[in-house]
Amino acid sequence: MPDPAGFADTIAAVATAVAPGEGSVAIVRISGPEAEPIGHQLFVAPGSQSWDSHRVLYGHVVDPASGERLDEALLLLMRAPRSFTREDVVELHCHGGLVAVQRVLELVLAAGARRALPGEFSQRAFLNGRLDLTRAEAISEMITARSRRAAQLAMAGLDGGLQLRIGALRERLLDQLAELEARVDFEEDLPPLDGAAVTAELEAVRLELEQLVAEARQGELLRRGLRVAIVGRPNVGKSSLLNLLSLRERAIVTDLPGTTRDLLESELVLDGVPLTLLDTAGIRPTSDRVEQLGIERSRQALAAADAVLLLFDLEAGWSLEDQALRELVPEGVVLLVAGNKADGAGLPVGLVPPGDGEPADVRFSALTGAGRDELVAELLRRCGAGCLEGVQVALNARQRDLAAAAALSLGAALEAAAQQLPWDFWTIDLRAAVRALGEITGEAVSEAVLDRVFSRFCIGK
Ligand SMILES: Nc1nc2c(c(=O)[nH]1)N(C=O)[C@@H](CNc1ccc(C(=O)N[C@@H](CCC(=O)O)C(=O)O)cc1)CN2
Ligand SMILES: Nc1nc2c(ncn2[C@@H]2O[C@H](COP(=O)(O)OP(=O)(O)OP(=O)(O)O)[C@@H](O)[C@H]2O)c(=O)[nH]1
Ligand SMILES: [K+]
Ligand SMILES: [Mg+2]
Repeated sequence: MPDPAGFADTIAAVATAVAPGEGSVAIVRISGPEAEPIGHQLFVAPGSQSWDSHRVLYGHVVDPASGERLDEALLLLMRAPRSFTREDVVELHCHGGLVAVQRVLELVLAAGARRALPGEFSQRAFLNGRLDLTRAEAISEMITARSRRAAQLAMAGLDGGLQLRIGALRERLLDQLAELEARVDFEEDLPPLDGAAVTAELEAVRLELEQLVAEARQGELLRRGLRVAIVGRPNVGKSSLLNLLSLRERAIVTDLPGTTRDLLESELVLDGVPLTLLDTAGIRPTSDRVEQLGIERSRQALAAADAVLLLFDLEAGWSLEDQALRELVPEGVVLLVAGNKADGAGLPVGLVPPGDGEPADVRFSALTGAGRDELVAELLRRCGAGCLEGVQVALNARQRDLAAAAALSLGAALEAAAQQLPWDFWTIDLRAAVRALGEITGEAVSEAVLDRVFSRFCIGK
């Protein structure tokens, strides 16, 4: 465990969610050598409450200049090293809201703290040895989780699941590296090395890394969510589908073509996967200026989405216009063609029979909800989010790139082995792989990389 990094300055920030009108309690967090003196300056605790570590004091935040009471609050003192940052920490638990708590923070800043940068508390926790890098990143992921599954994965990371997996792989590589390096230096003095055993071990580690890289995409889906655009001609039922999936009357539905004029977003979770669903203006030639602008946005949404749900009207059948829309969907964007109005309520004959050459991947009815589950399952399956239950740990994008780089280096080391090159040719690539894994856990990581990682955290974390 490293020595405490010994930061001289004291940092402060609002540690709770900053949204208007939300949250009944807000915490101003102060960490560093001045935390306790600042607490004494600004907090008046009546009676004989003593300032012990891990005790809560009751009192008021008072402006020392004017004597004005800013808030009734609780103060929590956690003396170093028994705190999240391993520094002295003082938390002021204030009444929630935005304005009052900002005044308290300003008082703390005036008393000698400086505003914490995004992620700076966690960065100090990391640099003081409280957390490894995978746990620190898991905290950030926990905060931004948009579904229960994403939160579960983050908790697995916080429990050290990723650190253990990556740490164990790194150890195995270090063992092989030690063997090889010893041979580079003292070949004559040592028993002959079993080259086949070394390559088998490297190959096993390489396969595990590739498995982790493959699973990372699914974790990424759970974390970031999918952007899905519902696209189609006017009146095919795009807004009706948005309402069906969001379980509320989010969008206006009428029988007038051209009802939706603007992009409409709805955040939802389907089978544990967070989605941003976009309702778009029906695409058709029009001379209406406002509708034209809306249609332009539909086209942009279609091009920028992870997946496109192309709706058409089963009662009207698949048309050349639908075909033209399908051709707008860029390569690489997941496409699901869904036929709506399968109920056939608008037809005298009832249920719509499949038309000739109709390309529907799924058929459903936004009116009755029939086929809804199949539509969702097929959409998620095509997005690669079909089988997320088995995923236990998930690398984020940074970690995935490093794991992929390590796997690649191991591939190169195995190549050197296959060509029966001398030991030192293997060790160059093996060392690169060890370094990449160390960058995941934070054992071998530059200050610039750390700054980049923690700057993506939210303020106060
Ligand atoms: N009010 C509050 N809630 C919070 C946090 C916080 O900082 N403040 N956390 C922050 O993100 C999380 C909890 N994480 C924490 C981790 C360690 C310590 C801590 O003081 N550890 C000491 C004492 C343990 C003990 O007494 O046994 C230690 O490990 O030495 C505190 C919070 C979530 N909830
Ligand atoms: N029979 C039947 N009618 C439906 C179904 N889904 C939508 N409709 C009707 O189709 C009409 C158009 O629905 P909308 O959801 O407004 O269609 P839209 O694609 O959003 O239309 P624009 O925004 O104008 O492009 C409305 O009268 C709906 O009630 C369905 O599954 N079955
Ligand atoms: K409509
Ligand atoms: Mg609409």
